[in-house]
Order: sequence, then C-alpha cells, then structure tokens
Amino acid sequence: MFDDLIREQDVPWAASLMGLGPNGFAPVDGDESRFQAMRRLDSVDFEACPGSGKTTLLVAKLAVLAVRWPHRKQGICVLSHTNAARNEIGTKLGNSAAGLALMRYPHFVGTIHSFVNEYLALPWLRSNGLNVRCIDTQIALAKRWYELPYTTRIALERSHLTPAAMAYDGPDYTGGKVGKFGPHTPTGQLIIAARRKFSEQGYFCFDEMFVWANDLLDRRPEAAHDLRQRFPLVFIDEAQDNSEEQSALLHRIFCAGDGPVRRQRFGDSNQAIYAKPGLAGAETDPFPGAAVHPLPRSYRFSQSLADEVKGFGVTPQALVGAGPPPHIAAEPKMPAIFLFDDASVQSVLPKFGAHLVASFDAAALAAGTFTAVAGVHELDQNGRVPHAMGHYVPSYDPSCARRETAPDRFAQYLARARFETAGSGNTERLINAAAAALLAASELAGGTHGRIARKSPHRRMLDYLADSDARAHYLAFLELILSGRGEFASPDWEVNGLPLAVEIVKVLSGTAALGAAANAFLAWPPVPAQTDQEAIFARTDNLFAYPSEAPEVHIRLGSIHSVKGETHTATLVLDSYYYNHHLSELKPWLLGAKAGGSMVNNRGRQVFEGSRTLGRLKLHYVAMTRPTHLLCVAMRKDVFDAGELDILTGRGWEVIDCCAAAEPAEP
Ligand SMILES: Nc1ncnc2c1ncn2[C@@H]1O[C@H](COP(=O)(O)OP(=O)(O)OP(=O)(O)O)[C@@H](O)[C@H]1O
Repeated sequence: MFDDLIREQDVPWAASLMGLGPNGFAPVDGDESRFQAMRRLDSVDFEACPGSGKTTLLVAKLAVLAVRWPHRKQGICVLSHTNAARNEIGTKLGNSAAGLALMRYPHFVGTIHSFVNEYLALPWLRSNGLNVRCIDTQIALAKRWYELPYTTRIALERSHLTPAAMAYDGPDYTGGKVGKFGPHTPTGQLIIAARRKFSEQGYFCFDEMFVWANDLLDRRPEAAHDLRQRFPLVFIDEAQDNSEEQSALLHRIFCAGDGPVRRQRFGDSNQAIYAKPGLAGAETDPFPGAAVHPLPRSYRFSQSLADEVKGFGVTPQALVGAGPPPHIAAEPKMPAIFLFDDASVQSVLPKFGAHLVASFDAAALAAGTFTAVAGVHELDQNGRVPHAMGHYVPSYDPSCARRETAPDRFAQYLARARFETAGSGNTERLINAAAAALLAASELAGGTHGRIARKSPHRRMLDYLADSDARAHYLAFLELILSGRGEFASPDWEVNGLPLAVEIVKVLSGTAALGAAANAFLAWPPVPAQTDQEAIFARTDNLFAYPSEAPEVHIRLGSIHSVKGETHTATLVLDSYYYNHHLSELKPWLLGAKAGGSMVNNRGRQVFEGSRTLGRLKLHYVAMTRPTHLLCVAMRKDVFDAGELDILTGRGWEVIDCCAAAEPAEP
C-alpha cells in the first residue's frame, strides 16, 4: 500500500517547498542519507544530531504524502510530544495546499496526549456515561482536594502531601502518591471518594487520560486493531522524549502482536530530557530501536560550533557542521563565556545584550531570535547563586514559560499571553487569556459549564453572560486589561480588577462566595522587593529588552525545556543549580578534558558517568545546540583558575568578565 508513494522526482519538489532549494535533499559529498531518508516508508528510526533537519525531513515527507495519499478513510497519524512541535509542523505544512489536506480527516496531526484523548480516552469515558467537562490537572486536583474535610487536608499536609495526591493511576481511582494513606485507610477512602466524585462530574487530570485509554485497551482489545486500520502509517516526532507511559501505550496501540503499522520515529537520544526531574525514559520499545537511519550533517551551525558542543553528547555523534542557514546575513561568531560573582550576577543579561549589539548589525538584530536559558528556572531565593533564572532576572516568571501546563493563577494567564504576543499588539490573545482565566476561576468556584468546547473562551463568556449584568462587568474588565496591556500593579488589581473579576466569577459559577481555591487563583502574586538596579528587569513577560530605553534587541528568557527543537541566532546558556551548579560540573567538557557520557577503563570496559551527570549533559547539549551564529555561556568566575581560562581562550572562546565591570549595567 505504500509502494512508490514518495517518488524520486518528488524529492526536489519537497526540498523547494521547505525553502531549501531543489537540491536540499540531494547527496552531498557522496552522502545520500537525506535523499534516502526522504524516500523510505518502512519502519525505521531517524536518530540524528541537533539541526540535522529531522523535523524538516518529516514535514517534507508529509507534504509529498499529502499529495499522493490515495485512501479516503485511512489516514496518516503524526504524533509529537509537545504542542510547540505540533504547531511547527502545522505552520510549515500550512504553506502548501496539500499540507492543509493533512490537517483534516482522515489524517491526524497532534500531540500524543491529544491523540490519546480523541481516539481512546474520551470516547471510552463517554461510552461509560461520563460527561467530560474539563481536562485540567490544576482544576481537577483543587476540586478533589477541597472536597476533603479540613482536618484530613491538614493531616495530609503534615505528611508532606499536596493536592497532587488527588491524582490516580488506576481506573478504580486508586494509586497515586498518597504515602501511608493507602486504600485500606479511612483517609485513603476519603481520597478515593473525592477522586471518584469529581471524575464522575467530568473533571480529569491530563495524565489520567492514559489511565482510561489503557482501560479501554484492556476491556476492548479490538480498539487497537481498529486504530491500525484507520492509521496504517504513523510518524512520531521528538521520539527521544517519550516517557515509558507514552511509549508503552503507543506500542500497545500500533505495534504489539500481529499486524503492526508502518512507523517512523524521529529524534536524538542525546537530547532526551523530560518534563520532571527523575522521570525515566522508555523501556518498552525504547528509542532508537534496532533499525536506525543516520543523518550526520547539522544545517543549524558551523563546524567550529559543532566541535565545541559535540563532546556534550552522551553518545558522541558524527557532527558535521553545514550551517548556519543563510537567512541571517552574518558570519558565525566565536563563542563567549560571561563570568560573574554574587555581586554581578544581574549584570550578565545587560552584558549579553551589549555583546549582541556589538556583534550583529541592525538587520540581524531585528530578524534574529535571541534567547537566554537556564536548566533550572524555579528560583529558590536562598539557593546558592546562581540557583535559577530568577537570580539573573529577578522578575522572571517561571510559569509564563511553561507552555505545556495550564497556568495556576489568573496573573499567569495574562503573563503568558503577553509573552506569546510580545510586541505584536495582538489583543485577541490577551482577551482570550482573560476569558479562559475567568472560566478557570469559575470552575474552581464550583461552576460546571465545562471547558471542552469549540468556541473561543471570549465567545463562550459572551454566551454565558448574555442576559446578566455581569456582561457589562466583563466588558469593563476587558477594557481594564487592554488599557494596561495585561499588566497590573498589585494594588491596582486589588482596587479595580479583582472586584470586577469576583462579580463575574460569582455569576458564572452561580455561587455567592467563591471559596478558597478560586480566591487563591485570583490573588495577584507577590512581587519580590526590587532595588533600583533591578527595576530595569521589572517586566513580567520574560522578555529582556536592551538597552531598556530604546531597545535594539529583545532577548527571550526561558527554561532549556521550553526551547527544545528551536533554532536561535544566539543562545546564552546560564548556569543554574540542581544538587550542584550544572555548568560548573560540566567544566571538564567545556575545557575539552572530557567528551561523551562514558569512557573506557583500563580493563577495556565502558564506564558511564553517574545518572545526574548524564542528565546534565543532555540538558545542556540541547541548550548549546540551539544557536546558528553565537553560543554564549554564563558561569561563576570562581569556578575557573587562570590556566583554565587560558585553555578556553585557546579553544576559541571570548571571555567577558562581568565582575570587573562595576560600571552601570546600561550605557
Ligand atoms: N537539507 C537541508 N538543507 C539546508 N538546511 C536545512 C536542511 N534541513 C534542515 N535545514 C535547516 O536546519 C535548521 C534545523 O532544522 P530542524 O529544526 O529540522 O532540525 P532538527 O534535526 O529537527 O533539530 P533538533 O534536533 O535540534 O530538534 C533549520 O533552520 C532548517 O531550515
């Protein structure tokens, strides 16, 4: 059924469509790997280095398949790990008419989570008579938690348990992280009853969709067979990030037993980083499997950058630097290291801004993507400097960058909307964020209007409030939000914003008093006290503009996790702390004294670094392989002795000392 679906003459067409010119996938120096990769439609894993064009290749294949796909009731299933990756595929495909066809029936392009919801969990729950209102971990947990008697909550908190204990992993509502309060205890029974009650009312955590999908496959094994018929060709992007839970479920659906589908996975095991520390990778059906198709060239960066970063790969890969791509008219720059101490940690970002302005012309500064990332972005104020992004930029809001989870405060909805629309003047995003946040508050207050809907949050608000006075309150509230572009000083929120929000949420939820969960959600988060110098960082949308008065460059701040798969013009990787300072621990790799995640001992055995070091390597390999033109890192000065700095300089690094610079942060 797949013979000749991607023909030789399709390859130059697809390469041109991707903006690479007709020879984009042509053999280079006898290396035919990309051309062959385009044509293959057997089950195989494309395991390849950062910037090797895995996502580009996947999209190019899909573009051809969209044209040639002959089946009307069977489709291609394209699964990604994150919404960001799904959107990237969607945007690239959306450029072609054929690509648009792929976004419709009979095909599926989306995250693993949305696939599991749409094809397994939701139909199964509905067929069991459950009306699914809202899949939102924070709301489901809060509802279940506040269902428990006050004394029970106190007892749980004394045992270091949080609302997270209200999530289950069995279809009988058992399991989860409940410590000593197992199902045989009275407290355990209360927990199970609260989980059951709100699940039956239609409130679920994201991860519980996997529980129900597996329950369907346990009880109706024919569901897997039906899905294989429906989707005979499956592509999985970012396959290295699949957790055991996801891999096992996908394997069960598409591969286990007789009649597996054709499946191609794309990824890089050196970049396997997970959303939560300690989460293990897949054991069932790990990536890569036995059949691997290598792609050795990186089109992102030059050979000199490839040489700097390849040692950070746990399993060193052939890394041929064939970049940078030509869309930014600038030569690759020498890498730079910013050195700081406790007193100068907040001058790192301004110094980086100044370095960018000195390194790139105005056109490149306007067209490029400039970022600063840290491995840890939740700040422990008392942690050792630098603990997280917040030590460099005190106003950094970690929740704003966490794209995959729902915000857990009203203010975060607005902050995220500001971050996503930075500078574009797009008011629609802000309005819908405010509406979505009001709906979330209403759910927490006991509202039961549900969140699974096709209309935008704003349209739904207008519908819900159609006949009430609260509609005028809502419109006044939006005026307030728009006039401040979504920003509030805390007193302003309390005096003007909050009273309106409370009135609206009361009407929406049909309650006279909002209750603890909704009030906590609506409260404005405390702002850390600022010194004068910190005032330059006083934006909460995680964009750092330099110079602040008349910005020439905008630097996007985020976690390393949030920039997976991205391509930047310049990336600054900031040291951060998890059991120790990440980059300080990786100093031997930076100096070239070590490479890879293992070494061969004198008995000829391969010995791996400890798991924490392997995690650090993968995380920072992801970060350091984002830029096309300029890689920078920032570390404490006292980590290095003079000889080591000489080694770095000898390896082509520019050393920028922020400590010596006691002068003001900006010109
Ligand atoms: N065949 C090619 N010729 C020239 N440039 C290419 C080619 N394939 C990809 N690129 C460019 O290389 C950059 C990286 O591509 P892409 O994001 O697809 O790589 P990736 O392998 O998915 O990266 P990562 O592993 O970091 O997620 C992009 O700017 C893309 O346009």
